[in-house]
Amino acid sequence: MADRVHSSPKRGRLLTRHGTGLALLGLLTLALVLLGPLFLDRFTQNVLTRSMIYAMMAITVDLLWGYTGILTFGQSAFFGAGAYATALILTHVGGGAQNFALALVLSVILPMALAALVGWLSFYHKSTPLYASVISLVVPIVLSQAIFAGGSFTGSSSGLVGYPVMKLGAANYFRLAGVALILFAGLAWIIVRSDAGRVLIAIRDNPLRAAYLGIRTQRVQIILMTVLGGVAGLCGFLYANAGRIVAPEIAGFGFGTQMIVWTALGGRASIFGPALGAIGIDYLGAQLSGSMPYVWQLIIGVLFVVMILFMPRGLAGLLPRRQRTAAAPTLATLPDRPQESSKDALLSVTGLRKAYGNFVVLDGIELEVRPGELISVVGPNGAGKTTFLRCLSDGTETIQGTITLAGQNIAGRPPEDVVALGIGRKFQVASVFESMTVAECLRLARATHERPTLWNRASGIHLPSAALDILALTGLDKKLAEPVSGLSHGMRQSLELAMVVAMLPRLILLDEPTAGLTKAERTLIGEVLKRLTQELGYAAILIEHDLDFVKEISQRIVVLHQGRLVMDGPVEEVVNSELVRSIYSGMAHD
Ligand SMILES: Nc1ncnc2c1ncn2[C@@H]1O[C@H](COP(=O)(O)OP(=O)(O)OP(=O)(O)O)[C@@H](O)[C@H]1O
Repeated sequence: MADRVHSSPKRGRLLTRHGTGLALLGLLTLALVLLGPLFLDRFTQNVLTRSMIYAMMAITVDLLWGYTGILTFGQSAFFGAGAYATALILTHVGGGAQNFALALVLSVILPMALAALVGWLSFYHKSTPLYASVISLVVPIVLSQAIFAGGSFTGSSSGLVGYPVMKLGAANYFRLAGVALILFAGLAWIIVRSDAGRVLIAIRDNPLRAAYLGIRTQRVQIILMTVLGGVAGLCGFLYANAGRIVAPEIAGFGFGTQMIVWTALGGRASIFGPALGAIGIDYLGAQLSGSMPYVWQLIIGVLFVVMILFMPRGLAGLLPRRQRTAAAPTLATLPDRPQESSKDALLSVTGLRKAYGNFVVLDGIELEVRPGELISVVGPNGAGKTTFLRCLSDGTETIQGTITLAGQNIAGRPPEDVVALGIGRKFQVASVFESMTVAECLRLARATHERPTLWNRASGIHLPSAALDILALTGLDKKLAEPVSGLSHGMRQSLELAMVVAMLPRLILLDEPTAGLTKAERTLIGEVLKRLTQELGYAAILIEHDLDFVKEISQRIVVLHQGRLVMDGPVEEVVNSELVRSIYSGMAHD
């Protein structure tokens, strides 16, 4: 059993020694930004003002692509929308405090509305990352074409120039852009290190697992895109004022692609890398593009290819990786789910039929599972076992028949909603978060119960006793601070099971949880499953080929054969039946 700490886990402070060092660096940069105009000429001030605005844009791309895995070429559209909203108001309505305020508000709201629409189109249920990237290409193309087609209203290919701007002067625009960049970079740095930041990384690493932990991945992606659309619009407002000119190119996909290049060269998922990448490339470009315009673009292109091939972590990869020195988080016990009456069926499946085109995979399936029951599903390869679990855990699968959990029909509910009803699914191949530690994976499994905050990282993890037992029995409780990528196959299987149990599901679906495990590991998982069901009253459906293992732990066995449920009965009766002998002859696993 795990050494359980019954005290409540405390929230960790994000300002560690490393954080304090960065805060000092931030103060130093702030001093440079405030004093810079005293020793920089006007041309350099103007170029660096633009570079710093671009650096903020690169950070938005890093949050989307580097941290959340959304490869987007469309940030330029939101930047362009903000810049054009500003320039159009100031050109056609005029200057003055009121109009600057109106331009400011519109430059944020319009891109946010556009980004919400793009996010909604990109992340509907079952959309693919490729689809989202294609939409992000289309939107800037459409927007820049609309600007071209706008005639004298938008200035067409010449853009808008000479409109009244806020009279701050080059030095103060430089300071304003610098302060905004420092604040935004600092905020982004805090957020990506918080528990909410881990949710973004979880979506990047394994969106399917995240959804099956109950995390509403689409909603998170849409909100992130909307907020960062607003930030891009604000950058556009600053750009239109500081530069006194807007042109259609700033809303086009060419500019969107440039941001990807800055981010990749600077180093994805590092916040400061993309910011420095943007400043370095834009500043050097301004110095060199006059004398060698095409060669400069060529150099950047070649650098990009070389970096992607040989330095995927970008310039940030040149810095030594920081060792994880954080103390192992404390574990605290949560009460297990209260036992439910075993009188009524928890899961009811009636007349389930599933077909892919003309190929019928499941037909006429009827099944009831009560709390505390462990039901094993056996059958030869291709019988439809995994498909059956998929239908039970994803209400958006096209099926005929009805599946209800505690009286609630799951039809039309995506996995995260089915999780909320009380189903937890463990996949055949351990599905965890590769770039995280064991503790981070476990904490994510509790994300729907304990809302992750944007500012903090919790230093402890609340887990039910059954999950703590899995950790203690497998030794994972000694590896909480270790990265998942270094775990053995058996440990990964156990970690995923602990994550599923940590969600406190009513029904656990397990797809061959012992595949590839040693005999000792299998026995251990068997013990855990027996305790979960017989002692703690969880219901479970287990897919398994190993009949000896199944016999040890199940109350009932159902046999699937060619998509039909051909037997459902007590263990001994099914195992000794002629039918099972004939199905299993020659394919029994040890
Ligand atoms: N997305 C899909 N499109 C078409 N056919 C599919 C799809 N998914 C599964 N199938 C087919 O459905 C049948 C049942 O597959 P399933 O994976 O459910 O079987 P299984 O009993 O879990 O097999 P195994 O024991 O090998 O995991 C197989 O013939 C498979 O090829």
